[in-house]
Amino acid sequence: MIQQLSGEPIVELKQVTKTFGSKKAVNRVSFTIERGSITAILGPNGAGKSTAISMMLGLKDTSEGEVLLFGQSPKDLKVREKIGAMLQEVSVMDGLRTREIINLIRSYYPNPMTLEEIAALSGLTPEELGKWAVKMSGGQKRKLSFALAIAGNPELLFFDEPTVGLDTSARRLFWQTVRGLKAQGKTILFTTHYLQEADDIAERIVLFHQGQVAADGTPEAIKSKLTRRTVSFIADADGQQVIRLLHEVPGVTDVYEQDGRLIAVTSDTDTALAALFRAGLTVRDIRIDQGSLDEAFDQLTMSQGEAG
Ligand SMILES: Nc1ncnc2c1ncn2[C@@H]1O[C@H](COP(=O)(O)OP(=O)(O)OP(=O)(O)O)[C@@H](O)[C@H]1O
Repeated sequence: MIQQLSGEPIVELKQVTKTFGSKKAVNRVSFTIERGSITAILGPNGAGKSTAISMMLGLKDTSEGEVLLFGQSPKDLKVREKIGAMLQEVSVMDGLRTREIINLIRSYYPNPMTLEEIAALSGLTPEELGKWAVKMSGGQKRKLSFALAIAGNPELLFFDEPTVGLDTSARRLFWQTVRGLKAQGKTILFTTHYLQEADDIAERIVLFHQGQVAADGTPEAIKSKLTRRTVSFIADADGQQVIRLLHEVPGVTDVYEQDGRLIAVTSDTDTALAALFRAGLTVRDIRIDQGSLDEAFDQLTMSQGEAG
């Protein structure tokens, strides 16, 4: 689906820092999220994602710097009416049925979705709507949590690890719904540990590492910047000769043998292949691999050490 982004900044972080004791959980982070976009915030455990989201939601104050939503403080009532969030912790009110909780949250917003819309989008069945909320299963509570996030028909939605604990079909359904919300022009930010989800769903990935933004761009751009490209083949000629030659080629950083194939890690696969052909070496079954987002992620987070 092609949708023009308006370029209107919906979320702005300006040199935001959050300190816990001597620990900088978020360290001078700046970025802007535009209306109608869908952005994944990625990063290893402890990278600062949840802390950043809490500040965006106005649940935590910044130690330094500023967060603006719709150009205002996230604590502004007019702003709160435009946002919805599904956080990791799902806690439900005791003594209320699912439907009653949803209606309660709807009543806080000026233009809420109808209960029917919410039920359809969250997949809550009439039976589940009638259940005591505390008696819902883990998966049902996550559906309720999603229902509450969208209940106010918000313009901006935050999902923190939304698909944890969902089975494959529930996960697929969830992302289909999120795409539908985006098609309505809503702005969406989510965190995930499933890199494939970020790759499939997000137009932009903001990669956190040790409290800072380590990479920011489209999934494609991040992969092309970070992944190791490899060219691999079966060498009919003397393998050692091929290895020696490849080591001399500009851009090649490693050459090794695996399962009968020679593999060259290089920033420039074309030059590596050209060098082989120029030398008249016969190789066959050539494969070029771009590398996955998982690899990009590992490469980035390993090269800088683990988050403390
Ligand atoms: N209330 C707190 N008090 C002290 N330290 C905290 C607090 N909240 C977070 N931290 C620390 O800040 C760092 C960032 O934590 P945060 O929860 O934001 O990371 P995360 O990227 O969301 O991790 P995860 O993927 O595990 O959810 C961690 O080192 C964490 O221990």
